Amino acid sequence: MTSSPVPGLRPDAELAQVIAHANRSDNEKIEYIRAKEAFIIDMDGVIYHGNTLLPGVKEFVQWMKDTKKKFLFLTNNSAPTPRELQQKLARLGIHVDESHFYTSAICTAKFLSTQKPGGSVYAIGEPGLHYALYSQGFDMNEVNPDFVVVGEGSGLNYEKMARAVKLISAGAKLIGTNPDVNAVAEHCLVPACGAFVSAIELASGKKAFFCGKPTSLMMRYAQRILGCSRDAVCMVGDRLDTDVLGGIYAEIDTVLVLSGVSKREDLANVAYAPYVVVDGVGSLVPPSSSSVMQAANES
Ligand SMILES: O=C(O)[C@H](O)[C@H](O)COP(=O)(O)O
Ligand SMILES: [Mg+2]
Repeated sequence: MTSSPVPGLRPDAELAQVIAHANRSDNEKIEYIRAKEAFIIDMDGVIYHGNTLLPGVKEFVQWMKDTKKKFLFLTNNSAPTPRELQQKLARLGIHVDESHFYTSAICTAKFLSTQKPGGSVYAIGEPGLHYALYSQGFDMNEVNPDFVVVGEGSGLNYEKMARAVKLISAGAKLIGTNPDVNAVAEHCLVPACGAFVSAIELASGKKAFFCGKPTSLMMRYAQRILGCSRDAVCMVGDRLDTDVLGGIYAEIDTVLVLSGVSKREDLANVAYAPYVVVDGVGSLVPPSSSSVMQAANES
């Protein structure tokens, strides 16, 4: 076996494989991704925009089912429960089991249960966040909680923010479910969790800990659910700063789809790159697959 003289660096044989992996053509890279055993798939901007299903999604999900891929929809949106996401997809014509959904709220609740099992929280967010926290054994507490947890939603107001700052000054830890500062809704940007947390950080003088993508925490939880090695998994997402970065931190191959937030020109503004860039998830379905043939016949 060839070995590197420097501990921790790749031996020559492995380095050669890495170079070959990086130097494939785009078509070869897509083929390589198609052969993965499991897919972690972001939702907003990949599967839908608001209540509109994106092109190619039906075929992609059908192909994953037909080829027995493992898959997990992974969203930084902490507002819905897995069941609500399952019902939303069903209304859009995609039928998958509730166990295929994972949110930043669940990731946050799981992380907090490792920090302070049975603790209490002051939570600012939507039902999906409260549901996840209750499910992990946390109580709601507006007086002396262990954590102030901020998630997605339109409920943040001056009163809640002032309470959060007061509780943090008294010792509660500030937790954000996800760092996205904005999201696309109805064709324009709207503020999201990262922006709300920023305001509380400024007012309290304390830095938050974020749980959702791009943390390797969320990627590792997802990988564990899928039960695959990192080489067998890929991350498909529409944001460089959460989905692609999350995959890179977790050493998982990434696919950037251009159907959401990040655009091809944004690639020039970051010091990392996805493994491959495609227009949408439909590009990951082999043209000869039966789901594509069926869609063509139906149109
Ligand atoms: O609204 C937000 O917080 C997020 O930007 C959005 O919901 C993220 O969703 P994802 O793309 O992770 O499904
Ligand atoms: Mg997205």
